[in-house]
Amino acid sequence: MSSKSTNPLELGRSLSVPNVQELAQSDQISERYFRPEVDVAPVASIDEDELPVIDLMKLLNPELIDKDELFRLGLACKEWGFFQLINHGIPEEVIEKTKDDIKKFFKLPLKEKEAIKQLPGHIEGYGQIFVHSEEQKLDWADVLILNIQPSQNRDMRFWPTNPTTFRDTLDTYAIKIGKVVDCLYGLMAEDLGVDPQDMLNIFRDQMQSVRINYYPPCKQAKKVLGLSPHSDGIALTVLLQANDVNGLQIKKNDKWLLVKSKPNALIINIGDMMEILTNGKYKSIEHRAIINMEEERLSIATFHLPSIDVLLRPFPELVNSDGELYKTISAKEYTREYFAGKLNGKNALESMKLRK
Ligand SMILES: O=C(O)CCC(=O)C(=O)O
Ligand SMILES: [Fe+2]
Repeated sequence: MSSKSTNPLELGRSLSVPNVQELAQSDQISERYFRPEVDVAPVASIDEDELPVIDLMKLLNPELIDKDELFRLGLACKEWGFFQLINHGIPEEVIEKTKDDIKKFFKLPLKEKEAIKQLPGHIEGYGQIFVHSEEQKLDWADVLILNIQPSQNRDMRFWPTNPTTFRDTLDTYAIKIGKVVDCLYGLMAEDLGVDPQDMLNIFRDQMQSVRINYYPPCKQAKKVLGLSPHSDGIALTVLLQANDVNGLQIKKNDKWLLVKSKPNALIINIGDMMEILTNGKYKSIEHRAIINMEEERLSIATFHLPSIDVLLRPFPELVNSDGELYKTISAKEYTREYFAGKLNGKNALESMKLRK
């Protein structure tokens, strides 16, 4: 049985909001979705070869090993906080099946999707999160949030049974993603010069959850946002765009850049907890999702964080004469704070900085 003290998703609350996929059928759009302050047009698209592309095979396969690739991985984590991972070893069938089952779930009639709706006061299930007031601006999206690891945190009431393969598909996908993430931790330790055992200890009882995002098209796409600017409040995220519609933008040098997702690549990003653990060496970057006028967009973000009792403190090798740059906080307290706010850039992380 899930226990309250170990389940990160039980640390959050959110008010319930209308179903956006339904709202998208009508011509009337409520003011609550309009973001007059936001210019959703990206300044530039990031070409595939601009956003760092890291080849996992060149980092793991002894016959292909390329030391420069490790340097590039480190640079991507330090300067971009985002990269695309290719040759990650997850079979194409697994990726395609995952995309397929997600699409099928969101195609179901509302009533069927609502069978796994979030319960009042909970964030696991189908609905939306980070909504704390009736006045707050809303994101143009519906989400499905599920705990994956540790498996005792799984609440099967919220796992779709239609399509019938959904549960197995998600389980297979998430386990494979978890393995890729474990490899990345090892490589990051090597890049950072951190004792690999310390990295392993932090993530030994790693927690994993998913947020599946469904962004309906919107006739006034330029006036709404699919996902408000935020950095991820965990250690590492793996994002898979589930259809061929781009919409992820990342903030670099104060400009919003559109990420063009490579087919079958995984988009990896550093989260707030990794920024804290690396004493600011690796950057958790603000990002957001924009909406398309004609086409829906789907993505699945898989979040990884240490067991919530772990204290987030920089690895000793990364603390220089300036000392630790962030307050020491448990993963549990950080998660609680993150969920207590609305999504607002890097606010949660900023509040952890010892020097501004
Ligand atoms: O849909 C996307 O591209 C972004 C998703 C995301 O940032 C998230 O779920 O945290
Ligand atoms: Fe995110």
